[in-house]
Amino acid sequence: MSEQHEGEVLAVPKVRTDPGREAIKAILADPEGTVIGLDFDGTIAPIVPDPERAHVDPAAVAALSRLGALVKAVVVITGRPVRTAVRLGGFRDHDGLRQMTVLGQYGVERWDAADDRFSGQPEPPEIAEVEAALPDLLAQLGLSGARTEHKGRAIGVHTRELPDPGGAFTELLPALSELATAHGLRLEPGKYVLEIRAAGSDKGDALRDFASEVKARQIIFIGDDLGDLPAFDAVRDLRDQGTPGLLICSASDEQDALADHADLIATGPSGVAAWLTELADALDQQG
Ligand SMILES: O=P(O)(O)OC[C@H]1O[C@H](O[C@H]2O[C@H](CO)[C@@H](O)[C@H](O)[C@H]2O)[C@H](O)[C@@H](O)[C@@H]1O
Repeated sequence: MSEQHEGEVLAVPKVRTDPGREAIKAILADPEGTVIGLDFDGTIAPIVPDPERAHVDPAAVAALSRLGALVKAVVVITGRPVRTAVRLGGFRDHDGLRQMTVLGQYGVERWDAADDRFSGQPEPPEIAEVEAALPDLLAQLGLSGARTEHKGRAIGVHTRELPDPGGAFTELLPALSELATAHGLRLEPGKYVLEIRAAGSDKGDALRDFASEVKARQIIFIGDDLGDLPAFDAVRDLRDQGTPGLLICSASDEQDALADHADLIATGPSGVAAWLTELADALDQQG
């Protein structure tokens, strides 16, 4: 971790790379050109056993509500169905989020707060075939207790609530991979979840398209899990093309794949909320 540089405003936690420090300078100089992209679960919403009980850290909502008025755009990019993320996030309830966008199911679904409109794509028939095959497959493996989550274009199989979440995950991985392939679908692994989903978009595609649409001059992306790696790649590509970008990892004991690629490490959703608050404070202070 490098030392603090003179004049560095956002110190907690510290930016540890030169591209990250360049991005911070550009963001502070031109907040109106900055897009803040965020993952949902594990980044602004603490991980909980029941996916339906996830909620956004109130400090993150408060910070994003302030930042919404200061930056070009705030966009949440999630593997969740867009309607679920908007509902669990309570994003309709905050005046400061009136310009927010949520991109669901890795970018194929969209909600814009400005007009409160949802758009998406139909569920492919292969998802129903997988859903029908799952009970027998889980029973054969002695894992009938695994929670399944039907998301429209995807079905998630969760192992977090099983007696041995890691062992169950490892056992399910090849079986679900085979099932996905047999139905022309893809397997998306996450934190104690294996998701069989339709191909079509990843978070990198979603972030690239959104950044281009709103003509972002700087980008921040904050994520915690494997599904966020394509968005990290997108920010690095944009950086190579001259758009400053800041990559933040919401760190946890469960997943460290993003940490090596991040300019800054935050300690889970509470650390992310603290950093967003610090960014809002810094932008407010400079008027
Ligand atoms: O792209 P994300 O917003 O990070 O969504 C990824 C998956 O998040 C959810 O699962 C994760 O969070 C749950 C609630 O905290 C937790 O119980 C589970 O173990 C985690 O994997 C969600 O349920 C999935 O559909 C998302 O794909």
